[in-house]
Amino acid sequence: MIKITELQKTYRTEEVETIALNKLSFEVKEGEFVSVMGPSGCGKSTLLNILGLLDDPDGGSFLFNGIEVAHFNERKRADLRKRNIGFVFQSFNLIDELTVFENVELPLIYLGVKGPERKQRVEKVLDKMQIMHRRNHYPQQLSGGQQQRVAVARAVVNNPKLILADEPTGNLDSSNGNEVMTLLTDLNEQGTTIIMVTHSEHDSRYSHRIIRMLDGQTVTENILI
Ligand SMILES: Nc1ncnc2c1ncn2[C@@H]1O[C@H](COP(=O)(O)OP(=O)(O)OP(=O)(O)O)[C@@H](O)[C@H]1O
Repeated sequence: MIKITELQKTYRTEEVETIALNKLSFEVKEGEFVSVMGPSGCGKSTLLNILGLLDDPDGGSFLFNGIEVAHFNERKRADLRKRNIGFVFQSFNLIDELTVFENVELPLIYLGVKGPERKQRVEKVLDKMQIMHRRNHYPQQLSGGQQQRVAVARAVVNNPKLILADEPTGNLDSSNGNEVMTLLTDLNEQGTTIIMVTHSEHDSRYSHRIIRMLDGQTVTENILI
């Protein structure tokens, strides 16, 4: 599903040049659940932004389902992104002014799905995430665990092939964290490919494989199953 080869990304400011990704190469097959780990500053967020088509690399190749997307323009990237990729962030990133229902509905509005079908799909996913009883609440009225369940609902409502998760349990206690990890595991078992950046060895054990990064490169790949 994903094949990156010698991916390069350098940030330049007036005084300094930081090589965030240094000829990074790896492959993720459809249906895998992969953790990406490494010390602060090793390039994990940069990598996730590129994999999520939110940013483009300076060099190298990025094949998404066999298509070279490294130099897609913003319009093509956005189109591919909204059809194929769901994001889950450490800080949930829900919109405070929208209800639970409206937050989850948003990706479907961007996709041009009509009202009645949107309602059906949002209700189905809220039900699955066991958050239906909070559909008219606003994010601030929910616990952290509930907010992350809404964020996972929003990430999966368009049936993405790939979920990118950036420290999804970083702001949760262990019980809510485990619940979110179980949700991700269920989604993976139903066929969704997951790439998760995490600092937690515990969370990484839910995945099949760990890609360890250092200074913008892969250092090791551990198979867990
Ligand atoms: N917009 C930017 N401008 C300049 N340098 C940047 C920018 N974004 C990231 N960097 C630098 O690139 C390197 C990689 O950063 P990145 O955020 O990808 O690391 P990370 O592994 O996600 O770190 P953390 O675990 O702390 O979130 C770091 O040295 C960082 O300071």
